Amino acid sequence: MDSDSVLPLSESFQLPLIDLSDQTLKPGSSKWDEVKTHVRKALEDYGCFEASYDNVSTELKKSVFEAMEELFELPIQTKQRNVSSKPYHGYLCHNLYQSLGIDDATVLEKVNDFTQQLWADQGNKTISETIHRFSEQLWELDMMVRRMIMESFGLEKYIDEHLNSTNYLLRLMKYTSPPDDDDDDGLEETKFGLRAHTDKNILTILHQFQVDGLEVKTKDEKWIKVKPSQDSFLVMVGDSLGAFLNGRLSSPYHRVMMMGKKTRYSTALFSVPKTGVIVDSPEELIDEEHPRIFKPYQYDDFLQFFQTEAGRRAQSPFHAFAALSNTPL
Ligand SMILES: O=C(O)CCC(=O)C(=O)O
Ligand SMILES: [Fe+2]
Repeated sequence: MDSDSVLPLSESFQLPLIDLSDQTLKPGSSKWDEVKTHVRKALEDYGCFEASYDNVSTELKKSVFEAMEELFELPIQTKQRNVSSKPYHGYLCHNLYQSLGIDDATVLEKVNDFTQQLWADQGNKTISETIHRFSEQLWELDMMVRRMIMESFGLEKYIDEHLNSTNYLLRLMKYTSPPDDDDDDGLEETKFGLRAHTDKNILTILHQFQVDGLEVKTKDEKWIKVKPSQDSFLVMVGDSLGAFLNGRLSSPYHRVMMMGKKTRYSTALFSVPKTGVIVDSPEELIDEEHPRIFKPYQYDDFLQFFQTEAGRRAQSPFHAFAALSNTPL
């Protein structure tokens, strides 16, 4: 079945909600081990979960929202100056969707480079600091979850190497509401904001600013709506984490459906394998029962493949690129 054609399962379905705000949540504590089990189970079941995480203050989220309003107000020619050496890491725009990309968003100088792309010479100090602070706090959440995942698969000895193997891309997104359709039948039309895809990176931390639209596909092929919530973030497995774990976790398909009259803003922090890093499963995860599923690869080569005709056409670009067998997983 076409992955875009399934209807949402239920308005009321709730993904697992896991509290990661607790200040006493430290590696080695019994609370940590308990939460780690929930994280692993949720990721096995859905490839994602909602993290309740109030370490990012309401004020900071408000500042990020205001920064996004200001950034997207800039003329299109200005936004197009947001370019990156990596494909798909700069300004993107199609139909209802627009997005700005900030490479190395956890490094203040790099965020300054981003605002200087848009406001030549002087940049924008306030916006740079807001984006940097927000990225730093979500970086902590990313590392906490990845540490839990590594521990839960018995990969303690690789934790430092793994956490150091990525940098962070922050994406700011704006979706305009679908235009009114001509036949005034009173029914609001739902339009794609973003087509169904899996993320290609390691882990994604997503936040919807009040307006909903995000849907995630379950293993039994149902689309479920992810409700926006003030202090929660959606934590989602990317293809490269699935490959690193030799398929023990998989990246869920997700999409954005737009309806109604509201403009939608969202942010996503992506941990991305650094240039030169080979994504490869540790030997601990490969045995007779679990033969190697993916070839070792460099993330940048995958991005290049994704730009080709074959990459764009593949139903699952990641499997077309990295799977050792042609059988779809
Ligand atoms: O805007 C959203 O909620 C989803 C964005 C997304 O899936 C992506 O950027 O990969
Ligand atoms: Fe995505």
